[in-house]
Amino acid sequence: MLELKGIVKVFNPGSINEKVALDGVDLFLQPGDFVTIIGSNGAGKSTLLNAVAGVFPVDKGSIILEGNDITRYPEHLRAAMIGRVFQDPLRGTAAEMTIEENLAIAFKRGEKRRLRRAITRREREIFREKLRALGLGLEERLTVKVGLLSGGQRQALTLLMATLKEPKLLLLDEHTAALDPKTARKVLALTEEIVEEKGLTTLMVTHNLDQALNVGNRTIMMHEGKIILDLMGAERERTTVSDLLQMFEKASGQQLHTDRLLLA
Ligand SMILES: Nc1ncnc2c1ncn2[C@@H]1O[C@H](COP(=O)(O)OP(=O)(O)OP(=O)(O)O)[C@@H](O)[C@H]1O
Repeated sequence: MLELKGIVKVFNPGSINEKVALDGVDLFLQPGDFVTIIGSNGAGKSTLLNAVAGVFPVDKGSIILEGNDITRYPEHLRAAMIGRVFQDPLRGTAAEMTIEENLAIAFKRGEKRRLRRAITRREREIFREKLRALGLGLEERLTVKVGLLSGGQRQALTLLMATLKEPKLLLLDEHTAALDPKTARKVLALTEEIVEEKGLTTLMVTHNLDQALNVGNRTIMMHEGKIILDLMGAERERTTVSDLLQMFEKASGQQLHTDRLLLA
């Protein structure tokens, strides 16, 4: 489904700031895999998602999505296939536009650019139905500017926009980390529902170790640009948070250290 082969990304090569952010990453995802990614600060987690999304070209290796080699595809072409939600709720939506205008943009993702046309009644019905499923009452507020929504509402909307056109792959970069705990739980539950309903193949970066083990079906751990652990199946099921910390220490020779590590 997604195959990463020998991915290398070096920032500022040849300078004193040279940083090998991805150091030969191999990863093979089955269709419908929901993989959580954990690791220390600077391990390369966001860089991995950026490399897949095409934010920058990689220095070595290849990225294959559903049999297509997308290694050299520019970001906008990959955006037609890949949905993404960032940590910052302000990033995925346009504040000055209304809820329905934002959804209309997501709805046309991947289509050839054409003049902006009015939203049809049928589209409005679809938007209402999708918003209703979020359970936040947004279906009654289609013409409200997104800038007026709370962070959680905005993040739920971003999630909906990222999955509206059923992407081949969904990338979640700590997308609940900036929300209060209750809202974060709600957005995570929505994520699990949407991913399950559409059977989306998903990569989710988290600093919450409990989430890392209990959300999705597979956990990978990164350290210094490499994948150092890959847990799934029965082995993952019997792994506890404290086992995970020990596994990290054993595989990396260091303690797991992040500025926002959450054990539960
Ligand atoms: N655009 C960039 N230019 C230069 N260096 C970068 C760039 N992006 C990331 N890096 C560096 O690459 C390394 C990996 O960064 P990355 O953001 O992928 O880590 P991370 O695992 O997501 O960390 P965190 O948990 O702190 O968010 C870090 O040392 C970072 O400073």
